[in-house]
Amino acid sequence: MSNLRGIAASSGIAIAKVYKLAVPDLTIEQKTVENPEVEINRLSQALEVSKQELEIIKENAKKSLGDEHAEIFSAHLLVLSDPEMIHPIHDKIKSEKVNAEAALEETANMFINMFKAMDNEYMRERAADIQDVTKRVMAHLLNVTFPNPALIDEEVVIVAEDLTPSDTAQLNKQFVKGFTTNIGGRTSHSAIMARSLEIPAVVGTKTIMSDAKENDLIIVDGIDGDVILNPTEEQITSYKQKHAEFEKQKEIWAQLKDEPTISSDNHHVELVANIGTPEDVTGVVNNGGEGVGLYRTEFLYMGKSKLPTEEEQYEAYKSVLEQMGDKPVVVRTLDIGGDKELSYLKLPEEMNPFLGFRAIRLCLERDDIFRTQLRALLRASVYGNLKIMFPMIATLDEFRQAKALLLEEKDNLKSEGTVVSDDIEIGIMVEIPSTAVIARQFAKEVDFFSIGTNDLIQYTMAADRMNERVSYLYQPYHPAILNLVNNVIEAAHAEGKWAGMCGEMAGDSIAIPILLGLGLDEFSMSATSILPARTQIRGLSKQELASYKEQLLSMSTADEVEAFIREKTNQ
Ligand SMILES: C=C(OP(=O)(O)O)C(=O)O
Ligand SMILES: [Mg+2]
Repeated sequence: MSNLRGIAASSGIAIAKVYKLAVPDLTIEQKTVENPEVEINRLSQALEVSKQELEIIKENAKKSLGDEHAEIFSAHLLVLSDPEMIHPIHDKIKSEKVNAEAALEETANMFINMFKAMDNEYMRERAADIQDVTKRVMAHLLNVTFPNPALIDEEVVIVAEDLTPSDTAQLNKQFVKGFTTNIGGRTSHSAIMARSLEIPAVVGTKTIMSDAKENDLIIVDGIDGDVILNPTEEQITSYKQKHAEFEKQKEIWAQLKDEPTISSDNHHVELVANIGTPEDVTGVVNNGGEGVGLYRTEFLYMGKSKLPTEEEQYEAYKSVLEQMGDKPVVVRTLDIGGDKELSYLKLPEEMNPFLGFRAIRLCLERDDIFRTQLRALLRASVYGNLKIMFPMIATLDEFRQAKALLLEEKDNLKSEGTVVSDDIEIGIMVEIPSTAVIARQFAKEVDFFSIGTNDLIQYTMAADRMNERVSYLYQPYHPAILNLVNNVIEAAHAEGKWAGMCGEMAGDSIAIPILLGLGLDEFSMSATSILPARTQIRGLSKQELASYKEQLLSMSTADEVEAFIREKTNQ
């Protein structure tokens, strides 16, 4: 038995076998062979097994994630059957008398480099497909296990160094009971996805990958951030009990599902949800969300082999808007970069991806990609209560440019005879300190603000949100953060606009009383946090909390703020 502590990233308790998600060592050795036919046979077998795996993965992905996400596997299957790829490998084995591994590696690299160098995006995407598929075939040639999260068909807890958002998107909730990783923080995107899938998760354990062995029994306590390997009988019993209590607590929270979110002194705030896919809307409705405060559209672009078309995007946005009826839906335009990569959009490597070419910066330069998204959004706008929000705005000029493109596309659509709503609010994420500081100037031009504290904290404290070694600096209650947040709320209200928050801080039980007192209008969080938050807010007095405002803003440390709130709210 051993215990590890990490960061509680998604609540709930999972008890199951370990499934390690590690890419094996695929280093090869070139060998001269006597009989090329043997190598050709080995290659054919490796190709065949890979095809069978991919067929199953594709079918599973179709069922759990929809046709769109399964498309990448069709592209991979095509590579495996492509004679233009297979024949040169055979030729190499025969003419150079090398082993199948060496012939595969050389041929694949030749194609990858050739496609990468092409001045055509579609062709560049093929390089990524070949790269992915070659790894699978190589693993079979080398007889090493290649992890297939989409093939899991028994109850497991995934253990990994880290999970990319596209790994997370492949997880089947029916079998994947929880996950735990070495790295990551509460606001890393794998943690955010875990919350929308409602899978218990603990991240940032530092050593779970080396501590856990395949098939070990493991407990993941996503409520308190504990991970127990090979637990004792007593521990299993006590965690089963904790699981049952958590389920009971959820039933109590559920009683407030259709109730409004009002404080004890009758102040109404909006409790809305963060989503990543149209499928997440079910969770929003089941958890009593009053709308969607952040639709992270980048997940539409991930786990695929090419950019989503205008039509695909239109269908996704329309589906979310229709499902939410007249409730507000804030859609954020593409925020790619940082820890969210697109394999098919080859961008140069950067020293500091979180400070680099991402989100609105990329969209303003690649306005072809941006305009496609804007058109899809505008066309979908007639199906509900759409609000559009731009991410990572650092200057007013960026906002003006983005808005101008939106209005231009609106005019284009109208002149083509397409009906577009005239009531779309246009707002921005406030996640860069420069914008929070001059929120007053922004408030004159935007319709609303949504404070993205996940990034705002990392940029204000200069502490990478993904790096557990500096996670002690990730301090939502730091007075510097509270002053910035207050500045944004006051600026919005001075111009008669509304201010929301869609960073994880909005669902935090210490932050909620502070934000209520500062006058935040809208709180957007993981769907599973909505009912606990509503329960909490109904027991708080807005007026009382507002009276602490000056005192809180002039405190010196996050600890001081936390202790004060704990005392005032009995936490
Ligand atoms: C909500 C935010 O955006 P993301 O987590 O997607 O960067 C944020 O930065 O707070
Ligand atoms: Mg952000």
